[in-house]
Amino acid sequence: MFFHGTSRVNDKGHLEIGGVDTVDLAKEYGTPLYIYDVALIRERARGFKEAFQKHGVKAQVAYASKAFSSIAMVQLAEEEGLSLDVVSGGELYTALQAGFPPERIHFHGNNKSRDELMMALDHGVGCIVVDNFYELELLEQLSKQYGKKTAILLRVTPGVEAHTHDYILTGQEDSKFGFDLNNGQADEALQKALSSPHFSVMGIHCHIGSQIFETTGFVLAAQKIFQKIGQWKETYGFIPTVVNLGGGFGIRYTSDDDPIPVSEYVDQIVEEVKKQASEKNIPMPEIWIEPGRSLVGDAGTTIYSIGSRKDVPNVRHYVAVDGGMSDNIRPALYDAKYEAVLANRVLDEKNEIVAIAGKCCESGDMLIWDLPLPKASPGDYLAVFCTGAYGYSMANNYNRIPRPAVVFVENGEAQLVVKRETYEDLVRLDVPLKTKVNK
Ligand SMILES: Cc1ncc(COP(=O)(O)O)c(C=O)c1O
Ligand SMILES: N[C@@H](CCCC[NH3+])C(=O)O
Repeated sequence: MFFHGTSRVNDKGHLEIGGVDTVDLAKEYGTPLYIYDVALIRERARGFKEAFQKHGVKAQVAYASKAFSSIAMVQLAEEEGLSLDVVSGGELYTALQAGFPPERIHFHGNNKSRDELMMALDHGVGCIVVDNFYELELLEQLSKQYGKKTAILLRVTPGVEAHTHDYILTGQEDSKFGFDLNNGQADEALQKALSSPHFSVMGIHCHIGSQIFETTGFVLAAQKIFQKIGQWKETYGFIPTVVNLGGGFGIRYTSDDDPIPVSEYVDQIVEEVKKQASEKNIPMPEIWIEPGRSLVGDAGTTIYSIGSRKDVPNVRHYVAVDGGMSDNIRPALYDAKYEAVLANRVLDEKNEIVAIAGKCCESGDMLIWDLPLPKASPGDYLAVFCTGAYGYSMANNYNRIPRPAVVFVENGEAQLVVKRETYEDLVRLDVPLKTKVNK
């Protein structure tokens, strides 16, 4: 077992995060409850920024808000001087509501709607990462209509395969994202964008996957992109001011994961970009990255209440909690692995191996298959670690289970940053049958 950030065991044997007893939090705010270690998020953000500062290069670290978007989270990213990656009108709206400076927002997405693009233009979003020909045309029309010269990056698919789960690979050729770098699509897109008076092409973007533990993929992607940039300089006189290498930096979910320090990714990326820029004889571009998971993943812990139990003799002990795939779909979707402890009895002897089941009506609704735990019973709390990324943001109302609350903790203080959904919230958008109204 390992603890992240400020997590520790207090003298009651309870899990404490940010100087706050998680059992007290569970009692006050109910369960399931997401708790974020704010100091750890700050540390991660500073780690990325300092890694670039050390090299004295121009860089932007954009928080990929898809990992966890809420007003408070976006404000925290702002406080830490991060830029922001949004992929939908909803994420953009959240950022704007949080007062995030629009010029530091980058707008992504493989199927942005006309309305979403107009929203971005209305609010003066810093740059739009154009993903496909449809968008290129639509955005050109809109920019013309607005009388604007829109700053764009072109998202390319460099054909680099990162070592990760199949479903979260996005940099390979057979991908729904981006212009293919190798089959002429990226060349055509760049040529079109450069020939339009309504675009200012800042540079190129790629994202090769997620939960990546090696630097090789990033280096390779940079090499492939610069190979093209070399050609584009000759053909179109194009010199990018920005090269964005995306996110995807891996984190430690369980003791089996062994992530490399963030500075190693950054060192390799910076060195390769410097080398490539000098070889191609172009000025050093700004390097942008957009980490999500590695900023917030291990800062999040979910607390559940233990409920029912079912023993299948000689097979398995199922222990159920009051959440599941409705608040963490990653085990069901990616076979993702997590570790957990009893928050109220962290140091008790772990005398059985149990399977942690969720409460959804779905056999695949399992959070952990083989967790060593003290014999747990109702009244105990389970703390599942590393749920900060793609937990709340992928939460859903399957079985009409309300989404949990989210609490930030720091320096002994807790702040509720997302309220728990209520049953009223669940039916708020429902419209009764006409025949039942006013009866
Ligand atoms: C374009 C883009 N940028 C950034 C990210 C963030 O990835 P991660 O959370 O793995 O850092 C993603 C998600 O994989 C993405 O698709
Ligand atoms: N949602 C995924 C990662 C996809 C990232 C978005 N491109 C996860 O939970 O790991």
